[in-house]
Amino acid sequence: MTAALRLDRVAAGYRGAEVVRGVSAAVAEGGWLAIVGPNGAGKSTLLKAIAGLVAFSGDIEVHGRSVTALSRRQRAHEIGYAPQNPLLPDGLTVTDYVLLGRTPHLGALARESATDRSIVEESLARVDLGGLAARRMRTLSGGEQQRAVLARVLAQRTRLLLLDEPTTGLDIGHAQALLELLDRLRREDGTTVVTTLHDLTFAAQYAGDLLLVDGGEVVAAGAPEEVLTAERLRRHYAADAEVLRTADGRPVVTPVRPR
Ligand SMILES: Nc1ncnc2c1ncn2[C@@H]1O[C@H](COP(=O)(O)OP(=O)(O)OP(=O)(O)O)[C@@H](O)[C@H]1O
Repeated sequence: MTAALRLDRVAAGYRGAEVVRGVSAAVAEGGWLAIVGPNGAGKSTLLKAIAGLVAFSGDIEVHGRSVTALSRRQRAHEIGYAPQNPLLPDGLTVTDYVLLGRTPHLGALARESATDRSIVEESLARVDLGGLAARRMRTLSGGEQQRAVLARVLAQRTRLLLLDEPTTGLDIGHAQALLELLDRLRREDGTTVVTTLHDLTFAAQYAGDLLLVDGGEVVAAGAPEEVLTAERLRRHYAADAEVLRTADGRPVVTPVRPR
């Protein structure tokens, strides 16, 4: 089967400074890869390279096609990307903001159809924001904005989602609801999910595979229970933590105060 996403020796960076190098990975259609690692490891840069926002060398293939061969519009049909700190244009209502996700689907006259509007409504309902549709984006709380950003990406209706820290600023219930929603899209529609996630317990509960990045390089990859060890958390995060297990064997990472 063709992988939904394949990275082959990818290097990327900014103005000559390479911050990610030698990254190879593959995600099957309907899979979930969580890119984890300490601050500054290069996780966001890697997502931006896949999304076409940062120059890279090596190969990145989405559904069997090299991303460099895709036009902007084709890329927007294939890849939905939600940045960690999105720009929120002044004065835009939540509905108008989420409608931006439909832009790649609009015709030459760029007027949205009833279908576009109903997709936007459905996307807002999915992230529990139906009641705030008419509010201005800037007046939303941080967590509400985060959910609106996800609604915009959902409205784009792509088979591959790249989400940079999608649970930042969300309370535990909304974070769980969002991850459950992504998991449902994955299982029911075969959507492929790639997220960066700082919460390693959430990462371990939802992702099929983890890619642990440190200093711009992959230092471990595989099933969460293989990747997450107390030793690695110490080495790569300088963290004192224990890796416990839920009843079904999934890792739970809990910090413990150094004695
Ligand atoms: N626009 C930029 N120009 C120059 N350097 C950058 C730029 N963006 C990021 N960097 C640098 O690249 C490195 C990797 O940053 P990146 O944002 O990819 O890390 P990250 O793993 O996502 O970190 P975090 O967990 O803190 O979000 C860091 O050293 C950062 O300072």
